[in-house]
Amino acid sequence: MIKTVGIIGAGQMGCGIAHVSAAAGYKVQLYDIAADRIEAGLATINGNLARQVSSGKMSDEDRKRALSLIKGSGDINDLAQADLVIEAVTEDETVKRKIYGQVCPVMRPDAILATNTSSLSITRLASATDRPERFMGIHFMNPVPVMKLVELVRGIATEEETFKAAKEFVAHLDKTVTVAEDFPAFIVNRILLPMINEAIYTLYEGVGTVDAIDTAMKLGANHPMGPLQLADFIGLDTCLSIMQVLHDGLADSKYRPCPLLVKYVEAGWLGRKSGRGFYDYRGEVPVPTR
Ligand SMILES: CC(=O)CC(=O)SCCNC(=O)CCNC(=O)[C@H](O)C(C)(C)COP(=O)(O)OP(=O)(O)OC[C@H]1O[C@@H](n2cnc3c(N)ncnc32)[C@H](O)[C@@H]1OP(=O)(O)O
Ligand SMILES: NC(=O)C1=CN([C@@H]2O[C@H](COP(=O)(O)OP(=O)(O)OC[C@H]3O[C@@H](n4cnc5c(N)ncnc54)[C@H](OP(=O)(O)O)[C@@H]3O)[C@@H](O)[C@H]2O)C=CC1
Repeated sequence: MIKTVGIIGAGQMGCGIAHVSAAAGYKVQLYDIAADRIEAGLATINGNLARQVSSGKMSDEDRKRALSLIKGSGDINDLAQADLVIEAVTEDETVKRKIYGQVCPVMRPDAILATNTSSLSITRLASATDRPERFMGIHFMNPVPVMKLVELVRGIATEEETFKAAKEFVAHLDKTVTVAEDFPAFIVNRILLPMINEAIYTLYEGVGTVDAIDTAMKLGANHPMGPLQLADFIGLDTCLSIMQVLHDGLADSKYRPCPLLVKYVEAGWLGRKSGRGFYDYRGEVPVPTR
């Protein structure tokens, strides 16, 4: 039975997962290598919980209780108590494999290790752990407190008991599960990211400006965010990594990452999280960069 959830990576997804887990009553141990990340993450979680209080979705008492259940830590040994550890670090296989090498010796042998990866092979990531039977993908959507879906992905060795425990955990968070097979980028990103990449090609080829493309998809297809706004929201580094995984994994030129996306990432323009992407967020309102 899962009581304590360990989370690795206090970025946008790690904090979102910490938020919903604590709100559902789980004890949460939030680990990141950077102490300032943890501090900033806890402040973000508090802000998002407060939003839920002001919109009447949560009482202030529940906000305080949820916050008190989250402990931030820069010491990986603090994950020893966790029944389930969810890794939500950068979408980079080398970084994730390194983390598994560090966390597995710390974790209880019976504990489950899950990854929030957007695209990487669960089977291949499992091979970098000491517990492929108790390893799987639990893929949350951004922003975690709002999005109802969680994709569950088994690796070749994932045991049924692991899958069941993950399914129960997600149900307890009041989210809906879809099951995806272990193919590059699973279901949501297999469909969503080529659309975003195509929007970037549309910009690259001069078919429309950032504003024209986003307005077209918001008003013409009823998307809540335009594709370029969404790319900035996800993070352009993450978008590029997903396209590379699709391109390498499916060996089809239709998944070729747009050179403009590559250029933005090379410039360190990663979207909202770095202050600039297809929009510049450093002023009062976002301004298109093209
Ligand atoms: C890359 C991957 O691996 C997979 C992915 O996640 S792909 C990305 C999937 N996500 C999407 O496609 C998101 C698309 N965008 C949307 O659905 C909407 O724009 C949105 C829900 C983010 C915001 O909706 P909106 O109507 O424009 O804004 P707003 O009215 O301010 O917010 C709606 C609610 O979301 C909350 N919210 C908005 N942004 C938030 C954030 N970043 N974190 C937490 N909560 C947030 C607001 O507090 C509000 O909650 P209440 O109803 O409790 O007040
Ligand atoms: N963004 C999205 O919309 C979604 C992303 N995901 C997936 O979730 C994961 C995280 O993405 P996201 O939260 O957006 O990324 P962020 O860049 O916001 O956060 C990643 C976090 O991981 C930290 N980190 C990096 N290396 C280590 C390490 N060795 N040990 C501990 N922490 C580390 C980073 O710290 P630092 O910045 O200091 O390097 C950062 O705090 C990725 O796998 C991504 O594909 C899944 C669904 C949606």
